Amino acid sequence: MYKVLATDGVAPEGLAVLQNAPDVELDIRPKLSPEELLAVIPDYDALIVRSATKVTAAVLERAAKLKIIGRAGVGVDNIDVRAATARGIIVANAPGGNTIAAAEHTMGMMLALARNIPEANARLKAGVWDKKSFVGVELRHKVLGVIGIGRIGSEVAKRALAMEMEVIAYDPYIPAERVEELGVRMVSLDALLRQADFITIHTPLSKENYHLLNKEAFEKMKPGVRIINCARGGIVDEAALYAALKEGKVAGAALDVFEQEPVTDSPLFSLPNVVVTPHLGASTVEAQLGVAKVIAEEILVALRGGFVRNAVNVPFVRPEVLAEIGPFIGLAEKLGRFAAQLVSGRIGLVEVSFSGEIAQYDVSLLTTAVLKGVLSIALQEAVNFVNANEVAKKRGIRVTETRRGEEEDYVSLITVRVVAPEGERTVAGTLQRGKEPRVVAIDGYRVDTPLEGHMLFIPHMDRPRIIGRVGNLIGAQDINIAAMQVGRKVIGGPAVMLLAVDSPVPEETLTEIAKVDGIMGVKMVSL
Ligand SMILES: NC(=O)c1ccc[n+]([C@@H]2O[C@H](COP(=O)([O-])OP(=O)(O)OC[C@H]3O[C@@H](n4cnc5c(N)ncnc54)[C@H](O)[C@@H]3O)[C@@H](O)[C@H]2O)c1
Ligand SMILES: O=C(O)CC[C@@H](O)C(=O)O
Repeated sequence: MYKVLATDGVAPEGLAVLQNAPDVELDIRPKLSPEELLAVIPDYDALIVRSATKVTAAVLERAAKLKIIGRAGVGVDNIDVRAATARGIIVANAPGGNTIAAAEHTMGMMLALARNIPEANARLKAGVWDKKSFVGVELRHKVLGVIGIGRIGSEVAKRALAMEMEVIAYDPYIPAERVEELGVRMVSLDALLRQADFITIHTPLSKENYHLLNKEAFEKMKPGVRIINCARGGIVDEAALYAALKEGKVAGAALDVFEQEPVTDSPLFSLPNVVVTPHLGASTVEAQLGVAKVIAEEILVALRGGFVRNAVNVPFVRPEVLAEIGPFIGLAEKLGRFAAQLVSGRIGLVEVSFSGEIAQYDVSLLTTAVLKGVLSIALQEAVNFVNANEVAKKRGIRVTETRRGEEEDYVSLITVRVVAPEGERTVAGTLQRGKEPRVVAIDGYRVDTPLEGHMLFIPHMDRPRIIGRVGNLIGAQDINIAAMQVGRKVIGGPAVMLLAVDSPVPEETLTEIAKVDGIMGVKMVSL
C-alpha cells in the first residue's frame, strides 16, 4: 500500500483518483508545520504540495520512502529539486492547470491599478464619496511589456490585445515567430523597459532573473510606468520598487507575489498606489481542481513505476517527440528487464540500438527506460527515470546508444545487448500494431512472443526429444504452457526455445530442465 500525503490545501475533490486507488492510502493534512512535516515524512511514498510547504534538503534526508513530490501548480521553487534528484525522487508539477487563472488575475491587477479600484473601494466603504482622487488611465493604446512570454505571458498578451493594447515582449528562450503569430512584437529587455507603459512579469524565478527589475532597470523605464508581478517574488527588487514609487518614476505597482512569503508587513503596503494580493494567482476553483487532478494522476503513474510526463527533473522531451516515442517506453523498459534476466552476474555494458522510424527521434528517454528495466532486476532501491542513469554510472555500467535509419523487417526496432562476465545476450523487440510489445529476436534467432508474464528461455541443440521432455517436466508441476517459440539458424545446430507459462516454474524444475541432454541452460524471466 502506497502512502500519499497532501498538504497546503490541495483541492481534495481533485484527488479522487488517489482516493479511489486500491493500492493508495491518502492523508490530507492542509496545515502542517515544518516540524510536523519532518516528523511524518519518513512514512510517505508521495507528497503533494502547493507553494507554502518548503520541501528542503533536511526534509528529503528523512524521506526514506519518498518516490515523488507533486507540486499542484507550476513553480517548484519551494522544493529543493537538486536534493530530490540526488535521491532519485521525482519532482513533478502541473503546468497549464492554472495558466488561465494566473492570466486573468494579472488582467484584474492591471485594471485595478489603472483605475485605482482597491483604494476607491476602501474609501467609499469608509464613508467617503471621493471621485477626484481616483482618475485613472485607460489600457487602450498603451504599450504592455511582457517579460517571459510562455504559457501565462501568452494568455495575458492575448487578453491585452483584445483590449487594444500594443503588446511587446522580451523572452530570450522563445522563437520570435511563435510570439509574433499572436500579434506581439519581440524586443530586447532594454527596449521593453524604455517603451512600456505597463510591465508585467511571467518568468520563473532563477539566478539569472533575481532582481531583474532593480534600480538600474527602473531608471530606464518611462516615467509613469506601472508594474505588475504575478509570477514570483524576488524578480522585482522590492526596495528599488519602493524608491521608484516614492519618487514618482513608477506610477503604481500590483503585486501578487513577494520575496518573503507569507508577508503581512512591508513598506510597499503603506503606498496608496500599490495593489497587493496574497499569492492568489492560481486561486480559482477551476485551477485548483485542475492542478490537483493532474498531480494525482501523475502520482499514481509514478508509484506504479510509469513515466511521469511533467517531471521537472527528468530530461525534457518535446511534446511532439514524446508523442512519437511515448508508445515505445514500455517496450524499452520490458526489453531491459527481459535481457537482464537472460544473463547471470553483474552487467557491465548495456548497448541499445534503434532502427527504422524510431531512429529519427531523440531516443535518450528510451535508453533510460531500457536502463531502468535492466537495473530493476538486481536492485532493491527504487530506480526511475530520474536516477537510472546516475545509478548505472555509480555501478560502473557503461551505456551506449546508437541509431540507424535502415531497418528491413520492422517499422521500428529496439535492440538491447547486455554483457556480464558470464556471458551476453542480445534481444530485439518491436511494437505490434503500434502498441503491443513483442520480443522478435534473441541472439539473432527469430522468435515472436508478447513481452508479458512469465517465460522460460532455453538455449538448446536442435534435435528430437528435447521439447517434449521440457513440456513433461513443466506439466508435472501442473503449470500450463501458454505459448512456445523455437528459433534456429541451421537444422541440427544451436537453437533457442521461448515458452510462455501461466505461473513461475520452481527452481527445482529449472534444475531438472537444465540437466536434459542437449539443453545448454535455462532462465526464468518475469516481466
Ligand atoms: N501567482 C500565481 O499564483 C502563479 C500561478 C501560476 C504560475 N505562476 C508563476 O508564473 C510564472 C510563469 O509561469 P508559466 O506557466 O507561464 O511558465 P512558462 O514556463 O510557460 O513560461 C515562462 C517563460 O519565461 C521565460 N523566461 C525564463 N527566464 C527568462 C528571463 N530571464 N527573461 C525573460 N523570459 C524568461 C521562458 O522562456 C518561458 O517562456 C512562473 O514563475 C510561475 O511559477 C504564478
Ligand atoms: O498554489 C498556489 O496557490 C500558487 C501556485 C503558483 O504560484 C504556481 O507557481 O503554480
